[in-house]
Amino acid sequence: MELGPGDDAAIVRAPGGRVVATTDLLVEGRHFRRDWSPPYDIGRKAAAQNLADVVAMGARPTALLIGFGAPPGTAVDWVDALCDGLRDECAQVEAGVAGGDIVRAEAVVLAVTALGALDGPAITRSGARPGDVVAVAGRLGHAEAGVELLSAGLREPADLIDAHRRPRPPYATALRAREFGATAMLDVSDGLVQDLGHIAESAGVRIEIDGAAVPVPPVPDGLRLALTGGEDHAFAATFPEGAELPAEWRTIGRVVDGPAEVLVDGRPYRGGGWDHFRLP
Ligand SMILES: Nc1ncnc2c1ncn2[C@@H]1O[C@H](COP(=O)(O)OP(=O)(O)O)[C@@H](O)[C@H]1O
Ligand SMILES: Cc1ncc(C[n+]2csc(CCOP(=O)(O)OP(=O)(O)O)c2C)c(N)n1
Ligand SMILES: [Mg+2]
Ligand SMILES: [Mg+2]
Ligand SMILES: [Mg+2]
Repeated sequence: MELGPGDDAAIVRAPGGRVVATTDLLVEGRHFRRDWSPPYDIGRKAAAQNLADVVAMGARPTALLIGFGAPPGTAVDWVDALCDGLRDECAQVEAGVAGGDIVRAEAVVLAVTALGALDGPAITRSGARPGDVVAVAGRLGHAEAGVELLSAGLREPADLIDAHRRPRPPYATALRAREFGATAMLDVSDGLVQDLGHIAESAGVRIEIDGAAVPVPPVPDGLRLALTGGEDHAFAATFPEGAELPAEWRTIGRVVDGPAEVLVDGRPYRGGGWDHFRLP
């Protein structure tokens, strides 16, 4: 960062003159609950959700800008812990909080903008080609399992509850994807099948997933959660056939010619995935 918080705007260095920019909004009751998550974890999650989108472009995150709204009476300690979480998540990728804005609001809201630097071609959703393999790095379905447990009034198993509270996107290995020839990449926020659908649509390809190859959370309904659960911010990418994959990646399927759709074990997978405007 050339100039951090304190002036009218931050100045972010950009090799090659390109800055990657993305924004994701988090709303209390929708993305987190203050009785489910401590403020530190809400900060970690708000940063992670946005940093993952930068990394999924093949870019190195540099800075976050935070629009913050909170009800009157919100404790200063609560906000301090949230800021600690934002800062610590940024530290995972050597990024920093460059500035923000704070207003009174009916509920806690965090409008986060993440910036990143590209030192080569971006890895977009449209690059997948027939013959590529589909691979994932990171957890799938864990955060959703955590939400289901919390919704049922449970607080265990702790690792699943924590997965909802604090996603752990595998930034480092995703940042190596381009080196290994990745043709497309995204972070899984809304569910694996739904998000791979964005690659299928954007590249005009069909994606075939082998259900048995998909890593699942340790719950009875693991495959459903892995296919439809969002918010672990795993990375899904396509790589040329036969390419060696970076550490932690595993192959779960392939890209073929055909209509833009995602098949699981040979059948279109219907339903599931997060939709903000689905009626109850
Ligand atoms: N309200 C909006 N206005 C303009 N573009 C949007 C809006 N919402 C989403 N997009 C764009 O659509 C794409 C997908 O966004 P989104 O569904 O939030 O997925 P993700 O955060 O997982 O990448 C992004 O390129 C985003 O910039
Ligand atoms: C209280 C609560 N209920 C439900 C969820 C589950 N949930 C909320 S938003 C979401 C999808 C991801 O959020 P979104 O804003 O769509 O992120 P984006 O796809 O833009 O990265 C999920 C799975 C949650 N995190 N918290
Ligand atoms: Mg988004
Ligand atoms: Mg996102
Ligand atoms: Mg979404």
